[in-house]
Amino acid sequence: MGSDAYVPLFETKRAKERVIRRLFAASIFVGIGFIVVYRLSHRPRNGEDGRWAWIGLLGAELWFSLYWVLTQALRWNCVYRRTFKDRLSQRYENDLPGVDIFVCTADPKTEQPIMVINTVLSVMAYDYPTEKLSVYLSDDAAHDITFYALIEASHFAEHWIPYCKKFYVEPRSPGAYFQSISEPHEAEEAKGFLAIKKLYEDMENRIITAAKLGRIPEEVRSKYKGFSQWDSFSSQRDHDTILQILIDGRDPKAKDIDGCSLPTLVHLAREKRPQHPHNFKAGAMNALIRVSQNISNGQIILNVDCDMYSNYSSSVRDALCFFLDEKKGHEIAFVQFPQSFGNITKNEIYDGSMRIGMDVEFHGMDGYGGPPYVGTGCFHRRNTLTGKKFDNECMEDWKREETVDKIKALASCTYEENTQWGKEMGVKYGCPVEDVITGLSIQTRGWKSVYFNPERKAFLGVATTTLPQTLVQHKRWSAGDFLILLSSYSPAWYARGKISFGLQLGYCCYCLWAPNCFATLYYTIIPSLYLLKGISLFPKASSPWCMPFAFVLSAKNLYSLAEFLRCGGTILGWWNSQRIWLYKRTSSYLFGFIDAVLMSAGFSQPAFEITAKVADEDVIERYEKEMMEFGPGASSSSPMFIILATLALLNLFCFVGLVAKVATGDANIRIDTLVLQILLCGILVLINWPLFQGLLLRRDNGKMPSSITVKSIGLAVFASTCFLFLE
Ligand SMILES: O=c1ccn([C@@H]2O[C@H](COP(=O)(O)OP(=O)(O)O[C@H]3O[C@H](CO)[C@@H](O)[C@H](O)[C@H]3O)[C@@H](O)[C@H]2O)c(=O)[nH]1
Ligand SMILES: [Mn+2]
Repeated sequence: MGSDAYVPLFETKRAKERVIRRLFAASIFVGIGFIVVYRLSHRPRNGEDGRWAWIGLLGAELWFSLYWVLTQALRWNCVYRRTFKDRLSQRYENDLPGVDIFVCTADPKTEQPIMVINTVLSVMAYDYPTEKLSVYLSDDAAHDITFYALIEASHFAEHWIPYCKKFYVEPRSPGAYFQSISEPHEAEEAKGFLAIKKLYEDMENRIITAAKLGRIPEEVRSKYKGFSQWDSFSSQRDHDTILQILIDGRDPKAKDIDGCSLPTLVHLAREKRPQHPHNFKAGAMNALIRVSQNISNGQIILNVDCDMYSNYSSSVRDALCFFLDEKKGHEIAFVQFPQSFGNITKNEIYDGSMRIGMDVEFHGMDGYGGPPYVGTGCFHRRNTLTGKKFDNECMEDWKREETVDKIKALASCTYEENTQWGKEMGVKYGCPVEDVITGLSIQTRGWKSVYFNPERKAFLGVATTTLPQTLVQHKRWSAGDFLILLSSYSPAWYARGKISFGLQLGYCCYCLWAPNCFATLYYTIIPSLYLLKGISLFPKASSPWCMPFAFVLSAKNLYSLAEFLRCGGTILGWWNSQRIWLYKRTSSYLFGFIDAVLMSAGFSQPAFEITAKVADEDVIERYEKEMMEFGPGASSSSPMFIILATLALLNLFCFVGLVAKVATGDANIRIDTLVLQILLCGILVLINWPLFQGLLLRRDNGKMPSSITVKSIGLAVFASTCFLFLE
């Protein structure tokens, strides 16, 4: 170095095909304009058939157009990032900042301890100076089985970390590593491999056995005094703070088998009492922020869900390239990596990879000031997360005067009373997507964020493997995002002038997921019902007004298909994603909308239904065969199923009814006026094929529960006959 020429630690590139994309968008925009003109100018007159249906369609189309404009903001200005880790090492290897890693878990039944410690081990083994690395596991279930698993992990780490460093292991989650690799050929390496694999499998057996039996081996219990913290434990919702430093990185005795120091490892279960709201993951994060501040006080905080292991050992260094860049680093508050998943099948029937969001839309937001914070795979500056202003913050030294007992008080349920925690400090409370609202509020304070989406996935999580799980997860997300729009942090109002206009639009796109349900429901019900009556709501095939409809429909879908393929998807995967898109909009978003309205009016409290990460063997088998799983889910998913099934059947009845009428030569039916409506109804029937299978044809455990089949058939028959005979 020495010269004052600035050599950046990262580089930002704009998307190449921006011009084509924008021209194309402009052409769709014109098409949409024609559709609206048609709707306005061809309105049925008072008293004519279908007048109200027509006006409703105009409303739905205006909504879709508005929403489409918002989605353009997510594509208008995509940027891509690249880091230079070698420069980072050259300049900063000796003064790299401390990094604290938070792993959250909340229920050993849905989040198995063996999965949790695999995540923990993967981040303990980062290629980073161990004395600067600290890993914290927060257990909101306060279950001793998770504590036990972590003890096991702390011993296994003594072998695992040196092994990883010696053989440049990737990924460093032992479970994923052993699954991905067969025995090495070279003799010495093979010996090491077999030995470490045996160690892992023995540990895995002990943990799984203990979890099955529901108790910890007595000799372990007596060996570790940490278990005595459970003496006063009465339930998951009623217990003292449990805090244990399992590995103290500064302890000269804490060494791995090669004599190198180990990263600090801490177990925390914050205090919980029935009369105190615990604020779910946000509450856990805030307790972790305070506790870690008094133990390791890393300047950088990485937070991962317990199912999201590190898939690349140099990600910390990637993230630091952004924070430590001499010119632009000081304005960056957090670096978000994509949420990627290890269990995606080829044609992803639940759109589990969220491809378009991760490979397109977040790049679009990055171009306007940065992606949202999505709760996992995100590196934060500690001081922005705690709400302090960057300028007047002076980092305290790593002092550890506090005793463990004093630190425990920081995780008590009364600590936050009359403080700004959950409001202006830390992760925000009262929103089911605590992450998004927290990230947004950081951005409104003038900070930027960065989206880094490298070729090799930095983190791999577990995607949902059943339809009910998927729908419930999207209900939480859509409710949370809509709640943000209604909240005092609304990207539409509050954020004006504080973040860029493009970013405002981008956030609105997600915040309006929930209200999207109405236009979609309308479009999937009304035209089909009118089809049954032979009343046309679209231009007839020979009319020039048919053109804009045909153009917008085909151009938009072809574009989305091309986008999907470009992001690595398959054609069938795209088709599946369209189905999930429809299902989310007609069920999750509707209930999400209701939830959000109730929450914002104060009638209900935000909740966090944890997504299951384990499934029965037969469920997994069907998942791998890409058969849709309707099977018994959470009770909250059954009203959603009724809606989906009723809608599908309704469309089927309308389609069949029309065919019957045409076959019997009904004079009221004029096919040429109904072409677009038939097409719409036909596509709805086609896309629902897996649902019909689940309702009527399948016999396995994953089929639609019969009670739902009966109810939805009843409802669909009722709705279509009422419509036919009442009006
Ligand atoms: O009371 C709770 C509830 C959940 N969690 C943890 O939060 C994480 C995410 O929960 P999960 O059930 O997997 O929800 P997802 O829908 O998969 O989570 C996504 O959406 C959440 C916001 O809705 C974000 O917090 C997550 O980071 C993001 O991955 C998991 O590690 C849980 O252990 C807690 O620590 N305490
Ligand atoms: Mn999850």
